[in-house]
Amino acid sequence: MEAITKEVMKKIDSYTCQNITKSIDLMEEAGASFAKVTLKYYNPKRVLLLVGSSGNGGDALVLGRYLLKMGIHVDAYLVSKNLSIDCKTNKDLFLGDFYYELPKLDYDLIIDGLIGFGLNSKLKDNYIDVIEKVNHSKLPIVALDIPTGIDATSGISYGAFIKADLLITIEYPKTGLFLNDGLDSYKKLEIISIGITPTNEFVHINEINDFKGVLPKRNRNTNKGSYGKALIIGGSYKYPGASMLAYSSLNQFKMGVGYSYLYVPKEVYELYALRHPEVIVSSLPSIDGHIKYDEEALKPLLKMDSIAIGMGMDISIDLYEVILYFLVNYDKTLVLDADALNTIAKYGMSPLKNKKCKVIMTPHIKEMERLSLRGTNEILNNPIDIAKEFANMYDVTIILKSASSIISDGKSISISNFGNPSLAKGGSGDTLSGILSGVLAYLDITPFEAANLSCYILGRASEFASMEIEEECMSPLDISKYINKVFKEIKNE
Ligand SMILES: NC(=O)C1=CN([C@@H]2O[C@H](COP(=O)(O)OP(=O)(O)OC[C@H]3O[C@@H](n4cnc5c(N)ncnc54)[C@H](OP(=O)(O)O)[C@@H]3O)[C@@H](O)[C@H]2O)[C@@H](O)CC1
Ligand SMILES: [K+]
Repeated sequence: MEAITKEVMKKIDSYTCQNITKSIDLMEEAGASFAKVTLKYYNPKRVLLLVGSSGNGGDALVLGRYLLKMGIHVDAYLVSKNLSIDCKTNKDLFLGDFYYELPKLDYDLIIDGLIGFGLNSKLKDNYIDVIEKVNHSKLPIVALDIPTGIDATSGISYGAFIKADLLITIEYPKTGLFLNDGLDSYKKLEIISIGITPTNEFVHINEINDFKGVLPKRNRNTNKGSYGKALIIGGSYKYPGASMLAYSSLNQFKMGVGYSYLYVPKEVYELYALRHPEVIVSSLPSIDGHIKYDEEALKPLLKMDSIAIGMGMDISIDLYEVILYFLVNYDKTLVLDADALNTIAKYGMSPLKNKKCKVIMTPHIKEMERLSLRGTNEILNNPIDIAKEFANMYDVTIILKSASSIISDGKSISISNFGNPSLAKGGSGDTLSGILSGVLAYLDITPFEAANLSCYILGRASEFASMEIEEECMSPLDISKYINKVFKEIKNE
């Protein structure tokens, strides 16, 4: 599915109004279509419109006019007396009753026409008050274009947001519906077309069908040498995380690779050695339980088909030198995760710009803060542009991890919102790195494709797991047991 940001929506909207159709006519078309879709889902007797002061409020008043024509009782609550011209025109045409205080909620349907893509800051208190009362009423809510309170681009909410049963959005889904609080702001989504000029400035929303057919057939006449060598370098005396890293290595196997390697500092080698006998565990030179840069030890690792580095390693100048060694000498794809990200954020990012290998970076928001030197709020408010700009500047593929992950190689951008809150636990990131390095070693696909596929595998596995295990009780290890179901899904036409 393709989504757009509010900036793109505003651009095509204003182009349409200036060159093709007057805004009042678009509003009429929008209101009529909103009414039609509303009646497809509901058969209301008494409807309350929540009417904002501008475009979204105008849409609600048009919709109300159509419902009145059908003999439905419709009242309008106006949050402001200061209306835009189009909204005022439709107020004058509306024949129902007006309220300037929220009336008693004895209705059977609420229409949210307070604010659409024009939300520009934290909600004013009177809006928050109305939203909370309406959400608590448990009445069905139909939101127009965007649930009020949700930023149409970032999905961030501003103090409160409408939790709609049905959201009817104009022309294209907006990216904010797939990010942050946007994810919890509606249950069902419908799209109406009102003749806004098309665009191709899309953010792709990943879907199951995108991944059909990505797995090659495994011929009978093959051996483990046919399927790639995937390597994880991780661990330190400070964060041994033995089980998690070992499971991550095991996840490489679950992607189909022939060999899974785990290299750890020598002091912690024994912690990992026989946790999973099928993983080849080796030690790297180290100081005080932390990796030590040693070119001779790294050279043999250049033959690996993928390398993921950073999990549980602690920040150090030696780790930085190890990363630089791979950036200059490795010729496949290197995954930088966790302390590899923190280390290059601390010691300098410029080597990323001049490298031999391809790089995938997997920061969560806090790590992104360190990498991009931007504040949490700035990232949350503008995650799509920031991820794309970053990927472009350093010529990397980025997975900006959050409730939904944003993936970009600097040119294309996609959102992966597979998964559920069971993933909001320590170890999910390590699991993703295991999957990523396995996918990269096994399949001949681009880092961007591997990033999208890996987010789908992890997220979807958690969805399958949640059919049998409660989200609260699920661990990353439980989730990885369901990876098999995702592979079955990929293979089923
Ligand atoms: N051609 C078109 O344009 C078409 C547009 N269409 C529809 O119009 C919608 C866009 O309309 P829009 O741009 O007029 O803005 P909209 O979403 O109604 O909100 C602006 C109002 O919200 C208010 N407000 C903002 N932030 C606030 C806050 N924090 N707290 C409180 N208030 C806040 C702000 O008030 P102010 O800040 O000025 O006091 C302003 O009055 C779009 O989503 C679609 O539904 C369709 O009819 C099709 C054609
Ligand atoms: K709305």
